[in-house]
Amino acid sequence: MIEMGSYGSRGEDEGVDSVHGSSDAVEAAKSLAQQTGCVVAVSGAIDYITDGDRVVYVYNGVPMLQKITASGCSVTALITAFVAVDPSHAVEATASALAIFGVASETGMDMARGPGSLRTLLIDSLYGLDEATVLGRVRINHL
Ligand SMILES: Nc1ncnc2c1ncn2[C@@H]1O[C@H](COP(=O)(O)OP(=O)(O)OP(=O)(O)O)[C@@H](O)[C@H]1O
Ligand SMILES: Cc1ncsc1CCO
Repeated sequence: MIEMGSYGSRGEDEGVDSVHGSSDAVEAAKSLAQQTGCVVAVSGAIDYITDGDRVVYVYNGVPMLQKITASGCSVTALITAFVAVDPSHAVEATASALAIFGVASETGMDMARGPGSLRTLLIDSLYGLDEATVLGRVRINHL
């Protein structure tokens, strides 16, 4: 989601998910959040959300999301909608949106045959998601 190409010693234009595990970006994300006053989210196998002080971890999602172009943009739109409901709880809203997008990908993956069908099933899962499924599947921790 955020580009960290100059953060390491390898190539100049590779994103965080191709060069580093997203855990390597936590300190950079905290620093960016402190400097900007923004909530910063780093997406990957584990998503990290920070306001520069607290760090929340979201474990939901499936690796095949990486094969769907614009999955990052899609979850960013969902984050925006969640934050708009209550901007004073932007960390919780961002983590919730990432978790729910991840849950939808997990239930979609149950029937997917590849990235093409997962893309469709992910949208269907988001549309049909119910409270019991969300509460049963959400995996969020915080420090
Ligand atoms: N290995 C993984 N396992 C589980 N979920 C993942 C994995 N990689 C990414 N995700 C999830 O996929 C979604 C998109 O994250 P990703 O890091 O792929 O974004 P992106 O690289 O900005 O995507 P794009 O450029 O295609 O828009 C997030 O919800 C993230 O949690
Ligand atoms: C690569 C790409 N294609 C459509 S939007 C976008 C950027 C992040 O999703």
